[in-house]
Order: sequence, then C-alpha cells, then structure tokens
Amino acid sequence: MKSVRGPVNVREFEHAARDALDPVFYDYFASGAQDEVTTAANEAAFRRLCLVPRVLRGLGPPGLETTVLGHRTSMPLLMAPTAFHRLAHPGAELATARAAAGAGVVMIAAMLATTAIEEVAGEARKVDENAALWFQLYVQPDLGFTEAVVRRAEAAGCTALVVTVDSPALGRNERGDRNGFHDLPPGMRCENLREIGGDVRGVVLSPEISWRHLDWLRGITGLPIVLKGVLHPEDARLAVRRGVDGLIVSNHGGRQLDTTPASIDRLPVIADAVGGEIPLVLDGGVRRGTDVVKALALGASAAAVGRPVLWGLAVDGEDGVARVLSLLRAELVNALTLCGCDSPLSVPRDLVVEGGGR
Ligand SMILES: Cc1cc2nc3c(=O)[nH]c(=O)nc-3n(C[C@H](O)[C@H](O)[C@H](O)COP(=O)(O)O)c2cc1C
Ligand SMILES: CC(C)CC(=O)C(=O)O
Repeated sequence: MKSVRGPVNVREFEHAARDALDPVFYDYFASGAQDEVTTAANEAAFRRLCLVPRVLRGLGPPGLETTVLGHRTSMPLLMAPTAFHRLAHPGAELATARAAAGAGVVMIAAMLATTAIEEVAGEARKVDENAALWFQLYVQPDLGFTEAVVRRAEAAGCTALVVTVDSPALGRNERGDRNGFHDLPPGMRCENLREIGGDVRGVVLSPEISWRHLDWLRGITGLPIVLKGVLHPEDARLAVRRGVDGLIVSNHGGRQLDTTPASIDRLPVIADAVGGEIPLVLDGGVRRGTDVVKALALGASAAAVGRPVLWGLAVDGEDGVARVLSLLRAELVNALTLCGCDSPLSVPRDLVVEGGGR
C-alpha cells in the first residue's frame, strides 16, 4: 500500500523526487564524478561512525539556535549552494529561499542559479526581513566580471561570500555525458551571469585561480570570505593565515575529484589544523540529524545539505523544502536529546567513535 503521509525521511524524499523528475535532471542532481566513489563514501562514512551517548544528565530539551560566522541560525544546518533549481521545480530558487527564510536557516545562493540574486534576496526578505543569505562564487579569470557579480551580491544584501575552491576544472560527470546533458534547456538561464549573456557555458572553472585571487577579493570586498572545498590541513592553515573567515570542509558532494575521502573523515584533521580560529561547516552526505551531531562533535559549527534540499524542491516546491528542513530539525532535536546534549555548542568530541571502538 502506498504511503498517504508522504516521505518521512530524506531517503524517502529522494525516492519521491526520482519519481517526480525528468530522469536526465534527476541524474544531474544525484550524480557524482566518474565512479561516484566519493559520493557513496560521504554517506557510508556517517554510517560507520557511531554515537556513544551520555546518560542521566538532566538537561531538559535541547535548544538548536546557534551562530555561524556571527549569523544567528535556528539550527546548525545551512543550505549548501546548488546550481539550477529551476530543473527541479518551476518555483526554483525563490521557493528554496522562502523555505530557508521560513525555517530561519542560512541559504547559500549559487552563482549558477536560475534566478537572479536580487530576486532571491527580495523573496527571502518577504518572509523574514533578517533572512540570512550568503553568495557562492566561482572566481573568474575575468576579474572585471567577477567584481560585477560580487557587487550584485553585496547590493542584494548577501552577508558572506562563499568561494568554491575545489573546482579548477569541472569534474567528469559520466551520467551527464551519457544523457547528453551539458546545457540548460531552452528558457532557463543563469541570471547571475547576465553580464556575460546568461549562458552557463560562459563560466570558466580555471586552474589559474590562486591565493593571489583571494588576496584580490579580500581587497575589493568587506564581506566575510568562506572557502568551500578544503580537504587538506595545510590549505586550512594557509586560509587562516590569509585572513579567511571560515571554511566549508567539502568534496562537493563527490562531484569534482572522485576518490577523495568522505568529507566527514577530513573534518577532525582540519579542525586540529584550524584550532578553533575560524568556524568550520561540513557538507557531503548529511542525511540525518545524527549526521549533524557527528559533524558538531568532530569540530564543525554547523553542517550543510545539498541534495536533500533539491529532493524537497522537486517533490513539492517550497513546501517540500520546508518539510525536509523540519524533518532534519526534528531528527536533530531527538538525536541531541538521546545523546545527552542540550545545545549544538555542547557536543563533545568523545561522543563519536569509529565502528564499535574505544
Ligand atoms: C546538483 C548540485 C549542484 C551543485 N552546484 C554547486 C555549485 O554551483 N557551487 C558549489 O560550490 N557547489 C555546488 N554543489 C555542491 C554542494 O554545494 C555541496 O557541496 C554538496 O551537494 C554537499 O553534498 P550533499 O549533496 O551530499 O549534501 C552542487 C551539488 C549538487 C548536488
Ligand atoms: C555546473 C556546475 C559547475 C555546478 C556545480 O557545481 C555542480 O553541478 O556540482
């Protein structure tokens, strides 16, 4: 008998999204690079890590509110930037932005969005005038164009720049190759790329982008800069030294370099390298409240989700995204309570062990 309640967890949202979506677009969202080893590893790593709860702590129900980079958030979960929301639902990024603002979580709007950042910001503010919106940037070799995009994000009221640094080239996506999916369908454009005609093929993912570009960016904007896609502790140290304001420990959901480790497995070493100097966010494979707790225990201030938002959007637009966020919120309350923690800030490292370990 088919469920009448709808999906009760993120996995079921993925199944429902798969039913709802054009298979070519489902493949774009779900796929990883090449053999998808890393995409699978991200989720598998969370299953391998175990939680060892504390008991009889008498703390009462946990609060989820916290701050990330000085921004208040209703829970330690952000929306990772994902491109092309219009492929999932006609409401596109406006629907996602309303759901994020309604849930009081930070949305990281993608540079390769199918809706202009000004409109996304306006929509979020209709729901909550203090809605937090960060802007994800692929630094372009054309610095004039890069600066124009940054100015638009600033003017729209974005409060941080998330610079994706794991993309000196596009990962090799074989599902996309098989499906011949290399461009947006007619009628869809990347509205943040208007200055270069709105065509995603105008975006350059360049191996020439370097720390020099970061210094340049630091010089042209006062916005906090977060690097997304750091996996090596030495890069984390360099980032701190260069005055970067935060890091997203991420392997791009396994869509760039295949066979990188699961991002959660890199978190402890990055946390040690950074030594609490700047906040860390973890993304990749987060599908459960328990996954968020594991990220908090291993040194993150918050986790972020990419595909789960897209599954919610595909299933039911704004309401679907809102439901995904509220499921994860309920799971997180439950997990923290069962772990004996009363806030995202009081999750000890020894809550997590490998396998059945010490
Ligand atoms: C369909 C899709 C599009 C994405 N587009 C972008 C993007 O434009 N910029 C970016 O920095 N990351 C992008 N990402 C990566 C996400 O920000 C995030 O790192 C990843 O999805 C996290 O893994 P998860 O999907 O397992 O939660 C994309 C991911 C997906 C699945
Ligand atoms: C078109 C891509 C560069 C967007 C992206 O980052 C992704 O699909 O993972």
